[in-house]
Amino acid sequence: MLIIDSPSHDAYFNIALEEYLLYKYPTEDIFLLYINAPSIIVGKFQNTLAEINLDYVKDKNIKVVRRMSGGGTVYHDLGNLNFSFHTLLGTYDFMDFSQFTEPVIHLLNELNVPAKLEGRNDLLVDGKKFSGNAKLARNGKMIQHGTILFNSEMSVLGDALKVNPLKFVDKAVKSNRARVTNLIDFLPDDMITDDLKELLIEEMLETNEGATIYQLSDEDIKGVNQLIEEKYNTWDWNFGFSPKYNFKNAKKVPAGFIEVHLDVERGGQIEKAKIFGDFFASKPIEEFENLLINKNHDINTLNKLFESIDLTEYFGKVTKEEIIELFK
Ligand SMILES: Nc1ncnc2c1ncn2[C@@H]1O[C@H](COP(=O)(O)OC(=O)CCCC[C@@H]2CCSS2)[C@@H](O)[C@H]1O
Repeated sequence: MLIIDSPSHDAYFNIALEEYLLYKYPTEDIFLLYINAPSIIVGKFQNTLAEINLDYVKDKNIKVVRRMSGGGTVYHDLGNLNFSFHTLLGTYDFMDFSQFTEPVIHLLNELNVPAKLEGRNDLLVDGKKFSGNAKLARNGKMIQHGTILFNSEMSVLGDALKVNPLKFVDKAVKSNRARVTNLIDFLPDDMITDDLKELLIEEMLETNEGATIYQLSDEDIKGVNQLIEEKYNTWDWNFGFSPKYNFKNAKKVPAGFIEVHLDVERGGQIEKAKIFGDFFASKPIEEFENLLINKNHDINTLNKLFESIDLTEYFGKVTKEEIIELFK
């Protein structure tokens, strides 16, 4: 078993690293640990826009990254430790999570934290969740990975994941909102996230014969960076990959009332747009609706489009800012 302590706090890097390792080391068992700077990690089959508070996330520079495993959306920051087991597919039961949550539970129990696995894939203490876990199978391997909320900013976690469910209609996987807690509330005050990481590494070295620490090589880092460029730092993967959805938003503005309906295809392109309202303008709104077709449902893309046309012809006194808000 190779034990890898990621040298990076970049969520793009660490999520890409998981995929990179699958192909680079197809026959090795790996135990990977990483801590990400503020980021939101979305499940593979989710609608990113429906899961996040876009304005808040942009404002706080929180990275949004889609991962390869299924399940819901979680928040990471420097107070959250992630652990990831990579094994050969078929060695363990894919539906059973306990095998790979056991080392974490064991360690915490030793530290007098009454942590346990509840339901299928959550770790709880005192009835509150501190760890979410997910799996994936690919290239003959299986990954099971999980979070550990050690000392995260709970208010940011709450605000970043806040969404308006009325805006989106889709068949995407929904997150299971849970009551969450930090482990630090159950551990000595002077402990830090890195201490927990070191303890886990020690435990893995002790319980897995032949386990060795592996430092990523320059070649590994180059490979991961390439994957970031091709996939993990792209709008197409992090947002566009979402299943198709219908989007609806309405707003009262000083110049009237406006309602926007969009049909968005898998891939993120607007397939159909309908705008209703009681605002006054000189050009037919259908012309504006047509301009939206095949554009990405992405605020940057739409901003550029709106800057390139005379919006007053379609919307009279409604401002560009008010219109942009309708598409969020
Ligand atoms: N960091 C973290 N840890 C535990 N629980 C969290 C966290 N962030 C948010 N949540 C809570 O879990 C639900 C979502 O639960 P849900 O069950 O829908 O999703 C998950 O748990 C997915 C876990 C993915 C783990 C991967 C491991 C490495 S990269 S990400 C969310 O609405 C919050 O209430």
